[in-house]
Amino acid sequence: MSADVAGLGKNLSPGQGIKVHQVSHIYGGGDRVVQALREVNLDIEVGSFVSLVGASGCGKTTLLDIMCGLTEGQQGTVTVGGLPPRAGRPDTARMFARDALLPWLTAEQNVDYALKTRIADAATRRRRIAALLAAVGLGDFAHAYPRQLSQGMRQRVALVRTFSLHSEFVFLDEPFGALDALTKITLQEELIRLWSETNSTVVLVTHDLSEAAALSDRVVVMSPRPGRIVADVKIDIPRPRRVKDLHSNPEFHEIVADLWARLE
Ligand SMILES: Nc1ncnc2c1ncn2[C@@H]1O[C@H](COP(=O)(O)OP(=O)(O)OP(=O)(O)O)[C@@H](O)[C@H]1O
Repeated sequence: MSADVAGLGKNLSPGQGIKVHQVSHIYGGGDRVVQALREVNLDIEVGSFVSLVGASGCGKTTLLDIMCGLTEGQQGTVTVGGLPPRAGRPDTARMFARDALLPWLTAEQNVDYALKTRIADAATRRRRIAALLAAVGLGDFAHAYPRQLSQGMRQRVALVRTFSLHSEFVFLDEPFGALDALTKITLQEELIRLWSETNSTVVLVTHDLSEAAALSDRVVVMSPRPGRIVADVKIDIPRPRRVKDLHSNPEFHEIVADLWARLE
């Protein structure tokens, strides 16, 4: 781990993470009003990994977008690292459901495209990108274009792009939705490793309760729209966790069953 990553988040106290207070959000106007969120309160500690789960359309993405400044909540207050959210803040990074790689750039160039907004020195960027691509098994594919990569490989590049920024706060929206089960588990393990090596605070939106339980310190369960928080479940499985092993762990299955029951 490089020295700049080791220091990440160290200037923030645990309580200076993400604070969401009484946030409500309505889309549209007139007779086409959709209340997406109602009086949501959430407190996320620095360095923790928290997942948001809930039925389709319950407002997970809306809440994530409000936390990272892409959508402005209409009521309530949000602070991230003690400051109001703003899109493009250098201490936050957002990864979307689809990998959204630029097809005319190679894997390395796709990562660099984001990283050069934060680091001017090309040699430093090249070193960081090469190390991260190698760490996720893409060392030989740095010069490949997205069309030459599988879906799982493209998602890996997108993960590298997100974590290469060394942002203190990382927001992930269904990053592994479209992957087969085995690739998904491999990428989940890579995500845990990137998170633990960067000391970042991660908020993950997912439909997959097993994924939420395997990766998170806490799983926040939302009600159907208008989204409210109906449960906040601490996942006490010790770390380091191996996602593959968890699938044969009865305690893990109990946690997932409990999450299902809360969702219903
Ligand atoms: N830009 C928008 N304009 C109008 N309505 C919207 C907009 N974005 C989201 N909505 C509505 O707000 C509600 C919450 O949407 P959101 O995408 O936050 O839910 P979600 O839980 O992330 O859904 P999914 O799990 O299906 O991705 C939905 O009913 C959706 O139709």
